[in-house]
Amino acid sequence: MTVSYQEALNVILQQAEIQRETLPDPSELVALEKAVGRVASHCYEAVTHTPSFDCAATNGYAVCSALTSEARNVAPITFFVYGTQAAGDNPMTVPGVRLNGAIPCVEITTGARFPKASTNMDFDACVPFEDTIELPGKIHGCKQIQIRRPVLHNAHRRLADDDFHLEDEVLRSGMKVTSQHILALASLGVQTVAVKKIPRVGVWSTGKELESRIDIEQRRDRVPDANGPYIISALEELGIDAEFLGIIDDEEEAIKQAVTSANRSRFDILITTGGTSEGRFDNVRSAIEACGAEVLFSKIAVQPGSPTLFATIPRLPIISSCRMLSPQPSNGDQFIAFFGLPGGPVAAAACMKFFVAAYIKQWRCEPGHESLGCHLLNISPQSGTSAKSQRLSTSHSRPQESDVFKHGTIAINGSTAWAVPSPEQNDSKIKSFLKSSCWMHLPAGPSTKSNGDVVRCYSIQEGDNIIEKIIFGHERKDETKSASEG
Ligand SMILES: Nc1nc2c(c(=O)[nH]1)N[C@H]1C(S)=C(S)[C@@H](COP(=O)(O)OP(=O)(O)OC[C@H]3O[C@@H](n4cnc5c(N)ncnc54)[C@H](O)[C@@H]3O)O[C@H]1N2
Ligand code: MOO
Repeated sequence: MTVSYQEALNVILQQAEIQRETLPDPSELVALEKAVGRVASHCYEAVTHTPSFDCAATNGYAVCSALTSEARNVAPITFFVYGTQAAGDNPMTVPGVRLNGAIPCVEITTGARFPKASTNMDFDACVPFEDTIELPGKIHGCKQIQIRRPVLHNAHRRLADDDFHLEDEVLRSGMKVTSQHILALASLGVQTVAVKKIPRVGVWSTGKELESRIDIEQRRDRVPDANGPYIISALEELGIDAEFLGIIDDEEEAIKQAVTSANRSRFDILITTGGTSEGRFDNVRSAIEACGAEVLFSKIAVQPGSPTLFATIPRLPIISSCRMLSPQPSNGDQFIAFFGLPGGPVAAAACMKFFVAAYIKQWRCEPGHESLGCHLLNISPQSGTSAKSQRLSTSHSRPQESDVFKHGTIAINGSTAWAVPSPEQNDSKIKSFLKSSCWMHLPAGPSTKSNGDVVRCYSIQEGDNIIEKIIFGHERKDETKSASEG
């Protein structure tokens, strides 16, 4: 049975929630540096004050400020440099004795702890090198400096406990972890962060005509696998480190074995491209049904991508001589989400965007795809228009009962954004797709969207600044190119 785009999307979004809710452990601990871009699963607050000790804020000399109150240009105060206190050193103890009337000070580096004095002198301030004058000659082998202005108490001193305080919020549950959070957490000594689990995704390309990394000139009878690398990289843009599980023949048994093995390896989402339509070797559906899959739909009223299949496959227990005990009992029947995308590369790309990426975003509790409403620039056949533009117009018409995804670009004219479909909308025409920066969604309805109708446009690439990417993505690249060439 054919489902509508909206029905298919509803099923997918609902299953994403069910799958997320039935995970045995929805969060995982990752190394601090790996947490960037992930969603925090817990709140983090400071349990200590920082910094934990006073230290110098500049490179200079640690002095006792009280002894500089009389310093003037005409009456400088002379210090001898007792030693050097570097960042990371334990605080040295300085005898409070004067030498030839000169007062002890300590050379100190930025971030170093202040030295201690054995008498009632207090090294409470730092004078930057620039504010001192080095005198020729040494006293008992020690360098001498002069200070000509009083130094304030705590001058150029970073005080302990002056940054984070107890219970300060550092990261809230549900927030996307940024490099700023990493800086703050690292400054508090945090080494791992609890983040929401991201699905583990496995991808195959199917078809015995396919080969990875072939020399196309040598093997013109083979088809280079374009979908595998595309799906993996599109998932990468979504922040998912997916695994390419290889090319499988169209044989039912081969597909069944691959899916069973991935099931035992704890994947959450499995994706195939190819083998989903009506051909003799389109065996994806029968193979996954042989694995116990429940097919929720296998045909959608969309173009391209109508033979898209979505199923849930019950998880198999892991076979091993050692059993891993789950920390929490699972709260429901666990399943793997299975997407069988069509083989035509542009159809697979559309389905990756509108179905797989939508599933993953829902799984991660993220809002749906960002979009921009643009006026469709549909070239309608008018008397006197060229045969070429009439062909263009025909290629933009679509069956009423299907939602249509077209790729194209956005042109800005004054304050109006126009969605311009690329000329060749064919699931195997990759050159035309290469020049596009967005997908446009034309909902099912009256036969052709008219010139000027508003359609939603979605960046082909995932990531931040989507609207900017839609509008400027390709133009920017071209500008860079011509600038570097010229
Ligand atoms: N009798 C029918 N035939 C077809 C129908 C239909 O409803 N009835 N639907 C058509 C539509 S629409 C589509 S879309 C395609 C999708 O077919 P499959 O998912 O079975 O895909 P394949 O036949 O395996 O491949 C289609 C095409 O794409 C090439 N391909 C496949 N995988 C890759 C890859 N990884 N990299 C590069 N190219 C790939 C493959 O060689 C074929 O040329 O079915 C129509 N037929
Ligand atoms: O639905 Mo097929 O994806 O048009 O080519």
